[in-house]
Amino acid sequence: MTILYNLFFLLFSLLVTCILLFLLRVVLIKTGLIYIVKKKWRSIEDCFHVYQFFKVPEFNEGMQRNQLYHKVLVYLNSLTFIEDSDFTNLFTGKKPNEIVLHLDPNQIIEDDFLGAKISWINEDKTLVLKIRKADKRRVLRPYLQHIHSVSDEFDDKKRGLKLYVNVVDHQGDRKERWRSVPFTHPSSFETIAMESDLKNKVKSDLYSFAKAKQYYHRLGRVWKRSYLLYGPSGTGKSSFIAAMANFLSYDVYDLDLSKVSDDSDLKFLLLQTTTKSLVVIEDLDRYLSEKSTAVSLPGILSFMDGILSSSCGEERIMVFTMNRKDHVDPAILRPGRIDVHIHFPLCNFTAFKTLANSYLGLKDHKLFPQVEEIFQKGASLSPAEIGELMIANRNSPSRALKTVINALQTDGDGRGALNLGRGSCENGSRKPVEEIGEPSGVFCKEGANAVKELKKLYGFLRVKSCRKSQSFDLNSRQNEG
Ligand SMILES: Nc1ncnc2c1ncn2[C@@H]1O[C@H](COP(=O)(O)OP(=O)(O)OP(=O)(O)O)[C@@H](O)[C@H]1O
Ligand SMILES: [Mg+2]
Repeated sequence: MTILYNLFFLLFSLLVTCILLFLLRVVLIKTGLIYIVKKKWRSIEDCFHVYQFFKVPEFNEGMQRNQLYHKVLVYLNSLTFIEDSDFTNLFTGKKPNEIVLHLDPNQIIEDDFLGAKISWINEDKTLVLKIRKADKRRVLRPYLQHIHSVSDEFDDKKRGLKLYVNVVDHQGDRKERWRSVPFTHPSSFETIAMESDLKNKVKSDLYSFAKAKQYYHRLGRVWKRSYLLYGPSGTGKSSFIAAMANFLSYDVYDLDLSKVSDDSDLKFLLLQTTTKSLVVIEDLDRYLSEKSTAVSLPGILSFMDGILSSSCGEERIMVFTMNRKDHVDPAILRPGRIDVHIHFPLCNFTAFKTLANSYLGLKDHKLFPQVEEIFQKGASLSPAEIGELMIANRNSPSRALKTVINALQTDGDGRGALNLGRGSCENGSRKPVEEIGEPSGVFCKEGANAVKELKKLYGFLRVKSCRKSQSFDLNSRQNEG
């Protein structure tokens, strides 16, 4: 009997203890006393550990600014732990609704890295790193590397992206061949009408490239990746490049081959590009089709290989655009020179609905079935053309749709069948040619005279190419065909 009684008493006291502990935890969390307890616990723990201190002064002996101090400060201010310190200063950032937290003097920030508890004390113009001696050998160097990469990433985002364009080398001294302006193109993957699975594949391809430094070095390959965006004019290639740059927070080097004097000049231009950048050559097919060019094909091939040295090919994405790739030397298109081919087709009904939603705010409309039927019959226009019509009639969505329908019926007749890459190919077979990672073997050939004379529509359907800053006649495309 007594055993039962003792057992019962033991269970009861266990239950009461659990309830008391639970209540104590609730009170500590609700009142914030938990932080004081944790602090006290840490100070008791500290008594059982030997610590090492590393000072990061703001200025060195020569009173020059210590870059590491700035990086550590950027890193600490990016930590969520900063909100846990007793005193933190709040400032408005560059953007109106941005609030930036700055550490108060003599405040301590706790951090942990690779399981080690690390703290920083913000003394007057010096940041003091406090780390357990037992953790130092394992943690210190990777921790400082981590601070470097986080603060560099933070600085890049803050500095804003740059667009570099190459200028003609008048003096022949090869100095300063790139001029830069802030890159503010608003395009994002969300604003591009493209099949979402293709868009997601590209985004994950870009994301995994940006994190793949060790992988490329293990393979002994230059850490670069190249994309070919090809398709008719006005299908979003340049906008997509802007979306890639914004997605990766990479600068853009827009390389105009017509301003390059020769092969070595081209190499020199590549040498002057920086890491984390997109090096873009638009309308490469057009340049290659010219009879005499200042840059030779081997010059372009070695540029594409980025083999000059890993220092100038590293962490760069090369993007080439073409309207057509069937006339281009296959050596240009082989994997390693062009790793990913992305086809930009003329509009189909899905892309049309995306544009109708973006430009007119229409998710559905009674005229949609008529539009879908016209697309199914093979008519099509480029997203630029449809976008222009929608913008011009954005105050009346119905009028905009009627204008698009009229344009599809008069201009788009049959062009959908010419939809390069995705549609009928030479042998007429409908072979989807969407590649990402694998260059396509089959290419569609534009049918002769399949596009009606568009003179009567010329004044109506002008498509401005953002690169050539001039509108170009849709007719000219037929001659190219
Ligand atoms: N797929 C698309 N989704 C959204 N907008 C598009 C798309 N394609 C084109 N546009 C719009 O059409 C205009 C021209 O697009 P862009 O300059 O990207 O075409 P492009 O393919 O580069 O043309 P080109 O081959 O003549 O240089 C841009 O304002 C862009 O917003
Ligand atoms: Mg373009």
